Amino acid sequence: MPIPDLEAALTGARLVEEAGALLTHGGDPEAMVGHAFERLGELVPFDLATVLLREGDGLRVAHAIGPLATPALAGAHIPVRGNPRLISALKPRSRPATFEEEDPGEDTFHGLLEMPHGHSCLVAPLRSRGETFGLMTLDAMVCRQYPESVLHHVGVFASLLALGLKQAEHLARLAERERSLAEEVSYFREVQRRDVLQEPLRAGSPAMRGILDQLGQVAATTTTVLITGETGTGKEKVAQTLHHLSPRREKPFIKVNCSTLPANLIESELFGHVKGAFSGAATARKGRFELADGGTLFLDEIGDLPLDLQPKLLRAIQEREIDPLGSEKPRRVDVRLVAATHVDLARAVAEGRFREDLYYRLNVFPLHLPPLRERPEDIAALAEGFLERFARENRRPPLALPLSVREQLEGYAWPGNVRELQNVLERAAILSTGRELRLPPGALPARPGGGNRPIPTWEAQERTYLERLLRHTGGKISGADGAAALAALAPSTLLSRLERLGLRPKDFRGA
Ligand SMILES: Nc1ncnc2c1ncn2[C@@H]1O[C@H](COP(=O)(O)OP(=O)(O)OP(=O)(O)O)[C@@H](O)[C@H]1O
Repeated sequence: MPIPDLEAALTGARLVEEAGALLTHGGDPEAMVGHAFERLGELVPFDLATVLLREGDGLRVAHAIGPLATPALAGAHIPVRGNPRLISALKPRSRPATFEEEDPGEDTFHGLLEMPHGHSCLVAPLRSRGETFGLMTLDAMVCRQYPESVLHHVGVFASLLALGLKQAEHLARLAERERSLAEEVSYFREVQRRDVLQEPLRAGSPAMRGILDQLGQVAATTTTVLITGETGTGKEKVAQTLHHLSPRREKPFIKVNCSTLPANLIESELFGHVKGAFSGAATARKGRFELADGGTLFLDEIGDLPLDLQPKLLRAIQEREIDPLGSEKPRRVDVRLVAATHVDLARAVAEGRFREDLYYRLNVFPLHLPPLRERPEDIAALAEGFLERFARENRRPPLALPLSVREQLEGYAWPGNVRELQNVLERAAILSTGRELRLPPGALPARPGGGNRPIPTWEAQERTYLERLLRHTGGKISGADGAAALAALAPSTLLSRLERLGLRPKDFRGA
C-alpha cells in the first residue's frame, strides 16, 4: 500500500478514536456531539452535520452543526415516506452510504434548506441493540466530497456516536430518577416530621413528664434506648420523638418490626445482602441498618428477634459494623438504635430465649411507659390532642370534652392503652352531633372480672382538676380569664392548694 494511503488511514483512525473518547466520556450531549463532529470534520469536511432521531413515522433533527445549521433546522420534522434514500438508510442492516443529490425533491432537508444541485451527501445509521434509532448525515456544498474510502471510518464514528447518545439518554434518565427519588424521600421525611410536630407526645402525668425530660437528656447522645411497655402505650411515638429531638432529625428514621418479619428474612432485612448471597438474591440489597445510616433505627418487638441473630445485632451495636449476607467485607454504619418490647426481657433472658449480653447492651437507657390505667392524668391531654386532630382533619370545630365524659374515660382500665383510647374517641367524635363529645352507649365495655379503676382518691381527683385548670389558662392565676376566676376561688386560696400538691403554675406556661 502506498505510504500516503497508510498515513491517511492512520489519521482517520486517530480522529475517530479521539471523537470516540469525546462521545463516551459523558457530560452535556449537545457539547459532546458538537466536539465530536468537529474532530470528524478534520477527516471528512462538511457544511452541515446532523443527528436525526426516529419520531413517529419520520425523523426529528436532534443536533445540527456547521455553517448551514439554521435555527429552522432545530427540532424540525423530516418525513421518511416517499424518500427512498432515508427508507433504505433506516433498514436493519443498512451501511453508511455516500451519494450526490441529483433530485432536489429527494433531498433530506427539502423545504428546510436550499442546497446546490449535485452536492455531496453521506448518511450512516445509528444503532443500538440491533435497532436503527436514527441517522447521522453529512452534507457538503461541493461535489464528490465523500470518497468511498472514508466510509469505514464514518461507520465506526457512527457506532460510537450511537453509543454516546444512548449513554447520555440513560444518564439523563438516571439523573431524573435520582432527582425524583430525592424529592420523594424529602417529602416523606417532611410528612414524618409534620406528624411529630403536629401530634406531639402528650404528657399530663408525672410519669410521662419524667419520660419527656429523659428524652431531652438522652436525645443528643448516641446511647441505645430500650422502651418497654404494654401494647399501645406509645413506644413508637416515644422513639419518633427521641429521633426528632436528636441532632439526627434530618436523617432517616427507619422502623423494623421483628415480630412481623419471617425469621428467614430478618437477617437480610436488617443487614442486607450481596448479589447471589442466596437463591433468589438476583441483585444486591441494602439492609435497614444501612438505610438508617446517620439516623435512627427503631427495632420494634425486639423480644422476637431470633436467638441466632442476636450476636450479629450485638456486634452491630458494639462495633458499629455490619456484615451483609454473603459479603466478605464488613461495612461501617452510624446508627442510633432504639429498641422496644412489650415482653419482660429479663424473664426472656432467665428462660433462655434472649441473650444476656445483648439484653445488657440494649438496657443502657431503659424507658418504661406505664399502662394508661396507671396514669389517668394523661387522658385529658391525650383526648384534647386527639379532638384537635380530628377537628383539623375533618375541617370541623373542635368538640369540647365535658367533665362527665372525661371522668368516664379516666375511670376505664384501657387494656389497649392509648391506641384503644384513640379508637374510642374517634368513634365517639364521628357520632357526636353537638359541640361536645358524647360517648355512645357501650363505648367502654365492662370486662369480665372487672378491670375498671376504683374510684380515685379526693387528692388524685383534685390534682387532676387543678392540672386541667392550669393547662387551660396556660398557668395564668389571676384576672378575668385566670384559673382563680374560673374555679371561683380567691387567687391566694388557689395558690395554697397548688402548693400543697406541689403544682407550679409556671410548668403550665405554653402548655
Ligand atoms: N403520649 C402520647 N401522645 C400522643 N399520642 C400518643 C401518645 N402515646 C401514644 N400515642 C398514639 O397512640 C397510638 C399507639 O401508640 P404507639 O404505636 O406508639 O404504641 P406502641 O406501644 O408502639 O404499640 P405496639 O406495642 O402495639 O407497637 C399511636 O397512634 C400514637 O401516636
